[in-house]
Amino acid sequence: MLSLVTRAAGVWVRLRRACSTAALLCCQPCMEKCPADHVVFSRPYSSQKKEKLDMSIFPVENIRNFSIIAHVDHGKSTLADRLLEITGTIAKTDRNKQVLDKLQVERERGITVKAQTASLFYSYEGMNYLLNLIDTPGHVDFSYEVSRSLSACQGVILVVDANEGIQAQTMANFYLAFEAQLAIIPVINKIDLKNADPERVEKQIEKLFDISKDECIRISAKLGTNVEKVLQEVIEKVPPPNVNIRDPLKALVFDSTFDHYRGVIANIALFGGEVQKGHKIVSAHTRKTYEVNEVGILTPNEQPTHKLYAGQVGYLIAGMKEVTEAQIGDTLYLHKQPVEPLPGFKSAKPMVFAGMYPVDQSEYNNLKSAIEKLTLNDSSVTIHRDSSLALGAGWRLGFLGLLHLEVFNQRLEQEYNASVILTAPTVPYKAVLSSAKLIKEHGKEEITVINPAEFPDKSSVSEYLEPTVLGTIITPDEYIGKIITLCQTRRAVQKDMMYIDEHRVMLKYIFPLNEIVVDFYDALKSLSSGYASFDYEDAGYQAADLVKMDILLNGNSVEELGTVVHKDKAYAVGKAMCERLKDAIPRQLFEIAIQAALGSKVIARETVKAYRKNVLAKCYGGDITRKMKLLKRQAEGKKKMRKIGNVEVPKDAFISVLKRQSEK
Ligand SMILES: Nc1nc2c(ncn2[C@@H]2O[C@H](COP(=O)(O)OP(=O)(O)OP(=O)(O)O)[C@@H](O)[C@H]2O)c(=O)[nH]1
Repeated sequence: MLSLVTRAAGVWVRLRRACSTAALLCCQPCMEKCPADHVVFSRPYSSQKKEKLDMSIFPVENIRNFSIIAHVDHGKSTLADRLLEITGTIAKTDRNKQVLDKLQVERERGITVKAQTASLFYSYEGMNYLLNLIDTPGHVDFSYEVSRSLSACQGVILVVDANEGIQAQTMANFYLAFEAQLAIIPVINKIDLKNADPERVEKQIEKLFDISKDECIRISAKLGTNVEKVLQEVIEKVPPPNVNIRDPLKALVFDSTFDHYRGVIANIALFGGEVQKGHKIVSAHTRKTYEVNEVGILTPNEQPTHKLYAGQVGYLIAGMKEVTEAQIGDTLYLHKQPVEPLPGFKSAKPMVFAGMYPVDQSEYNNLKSAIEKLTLNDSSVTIHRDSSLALGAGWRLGFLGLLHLEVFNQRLEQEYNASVILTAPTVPYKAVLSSAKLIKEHGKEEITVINPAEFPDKSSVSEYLEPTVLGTIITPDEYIGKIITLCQTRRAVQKDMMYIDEHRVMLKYIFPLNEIVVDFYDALKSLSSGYASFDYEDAGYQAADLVKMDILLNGNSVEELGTVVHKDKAYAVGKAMCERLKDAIPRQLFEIAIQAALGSKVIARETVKAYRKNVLAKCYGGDITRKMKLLKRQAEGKKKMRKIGNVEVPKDAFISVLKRQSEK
């Protein structure tokens, strides 16, 4: 007899069934031994929620680890939902639910910022397969998540929108997968759209990726059309992981999260051996030993299992209480069975730095712990301790882009209830020092400056250098003229231009990083009615004429807004910032002068006029409740203000001023 998992009265249960009738569904190694008591399934195995799952029924040959990669909004998360439904991992309920987008920020913004893992069970041609799916973000700011996820995979589903065709991040993601030598399954999504043109997209795929159009699968993730074919291609094309269960345990920590009650939950991919509750494991990074409390798979919620075996992907909880104990990229092995650690990951290269300070210094320790926990979940953020006269003790954090910074800030607020002051984002400039005194102080001639407050004066510098990127833009050809003009205003130098089909063009430019970091993408989208896409990669440093600009309120410098700019842009940026600030600062009892200055030279000025009357005086007639209400509202408003000299500035004014500074 074989036990078979099936559905009865809305719940999944195990049934007993004669071997002969179920043999086709049995996993291969069981076949010889039947009619022994082996589990087979044609239905969701993961639904045995009450019991720990036995993962030994999935030999390495029946495991496929793959990821879905695509340009933003091309339908990764929707396809992931359909795959979860087809395999019975989740119920077929609400379409467009985006099950793997778990974070509040992801649901609010409709974007994926965190890679997520889900184990799917699928029977195909009489064999039971374990398919580990890793959903990844599409936006360039989160590409570090993509490259990390790929290290646990042997193949990818490359999704391209049938209407939009290949976009800048499709290119970037394709090359990540290609360089990692992964199997690539090209999928053309959204064929249900009226304007879908799958033939055109197939031609693009042939031209740019050298993949035959016969290999492309046309699907509608929304309607579920052809999605099952994608799963079958995963089984056919993606090789099983090249690992051996008889080797000693070798587990790569490829992601980790912090749970307030259970401590660190490490996502692991097993490159050898097996692991179970009670095992003593060692972290190759810290050399600390832990006892494993729980192992399991993600379906996509945690589902405990008896063991995890080589080739499988899952989670492990082992009493790691400190966030610093679970380094992403670490290798875990069994006590007394040391192994050569896996290569781990290249550390992320931050593109944008910003200061982060508690609104109230008494909140310093709480904020510190919140930042540490969040960086465990997002290891691409770098942290340096920092302090300033005006803002007190804080940190200087490095991010992969401005969206990354905003999302991090939003997650701090939403997940940790933390309120912070953020300073102007800056890119990592370099200065070649000429002053012997400064060279001695720093111990080197060339220094990297990530804080405008520490930008060395021209008199002690022989040359400033700014970071550059190689940007790729893909656009319908009718927008080329406007885009070239935009790139020129951003001091960009054209490197290449080619047609990827009859109407679409790919442009390549070298940009100074600070010209694109804040709002280039928004500007590009708006002038191309949303049709152009953009991606970039690091392209080293170039010499630049840089100056430090201060923003003053009634003569007092606003530390949050101090920034380094190219000399030719100083006037325009200063003027725009003053104008924005004028809109963002409410009138007060006195006049406020807003100035942009280079050293002692003021280059732009705006004025916020004083109130003409006391507002409270308007509450005439002695209506005390109205008066109290107004006072209360004012007091609440003040909590969200920062005082610079005697001027009160709403906290959220800063980010909006910075974000839109160069739109003008
Ligand atoms: N018409 C149609 N719309 C689709 C299809 N697949 C996805 N969409 C829609 O396209 C939008 C983006 O889909 P997502 O699945 O969030 O895209 P994504 O690639 O995961 O986006 P990011 O997570 O932000 O990178 C959503 O509004 C989906 O409903 C499809 O097959 N047909």
